[in-house]
Amino acid sequence: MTLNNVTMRRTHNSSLQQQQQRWSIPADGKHLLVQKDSNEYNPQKRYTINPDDYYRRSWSSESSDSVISSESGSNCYRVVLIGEHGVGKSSLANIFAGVHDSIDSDCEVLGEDTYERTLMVDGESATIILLDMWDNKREGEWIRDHCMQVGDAYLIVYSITDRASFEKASELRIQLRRARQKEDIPIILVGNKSDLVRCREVSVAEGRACAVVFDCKFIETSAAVQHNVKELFEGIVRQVRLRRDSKEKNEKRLAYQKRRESIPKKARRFWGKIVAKNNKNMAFKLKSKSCHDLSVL
Ligand SMILES: Nc1nc2c(ncn2[C@@H]2O[C@H](COP(=O)(O)OP(=O)(O)OP(=O)(O)O)[C@@H](O)[C@H]2O)c(=O)[nH]1
Repeated sequence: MTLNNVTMRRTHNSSLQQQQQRWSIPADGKHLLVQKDSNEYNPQKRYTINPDDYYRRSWSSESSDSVISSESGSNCYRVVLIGEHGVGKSSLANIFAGVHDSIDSDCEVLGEDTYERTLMVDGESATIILLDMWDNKREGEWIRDHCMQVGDAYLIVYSITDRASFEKASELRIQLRRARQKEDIPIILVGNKSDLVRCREVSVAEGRACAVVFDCKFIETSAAVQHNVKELFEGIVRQVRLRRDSKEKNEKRLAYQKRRESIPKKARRFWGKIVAKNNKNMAFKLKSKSCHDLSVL
């Protein structure tokens, strides 16, 4: 995989700043930047980060087709992180943004809410604007309403070590359905903290079943060991494309993915088809299987 320089920009909305002192997306789409140790915006400067420093562990697999690009593609998707307090939303956002403990750069990300990044998925660039501004506190109600309205796609995060957060995720799915009734919005249910095996309170099967019931996709991640985080963000791009773009375009992408698929993955896909053919009573199981596959609807 080739990595170019990543350009990370903070965006700012004056109304949000007034109320919450947090960073957000501007209504006019202009980007403002933050300089380390200054807390001052510098609208002229764009900070460039060497991705080798930040993506070593998670996004630099040789087998991956993801390329971090400094250019903004025309396909821009606003993705919103929602979920209970402490489930790891900001940790996932930080990985996406390339923030790392070993950070050694003149760029600093303040707050925890908006990141923009362009990545290559299935040979095409896509820009994700990631919003991590969900606020579970009572006074954050207006932010929650805002979040429910602005997303092109949603990542509903729970912690696999916290059943209450899993239940909250279901609630959020229902709220989202109410808020955006007529829209077919891509949603991925994300079971984070999968590294904490001994503290698990929610099984993979429960996560999948919930995704099937709520008609969304499902993935387990670990922000701590950076497992499946790249797959998550590539997956949400694919989910948006599957809904927005023509059938022909998506078929081409699927063919591209298949060409690049590893042999074990190809074998699993082939085996899945044989099992499905031989068992007609597997509708639920199959659906539950496909909710794991972020590259199909
Ligand atoms: N072991 C483990 N810890 C994690 C993981 N993700 C996040 N954490 C830890 O969980 C705690 C909460 O993480 P945050 O990213 O702040 O969670 P959040 O959902 O943004 O929380 P709020 O901002 O309060 O809504 C932190 O101590 C993280 O280090 C993970 O995948 N594994």
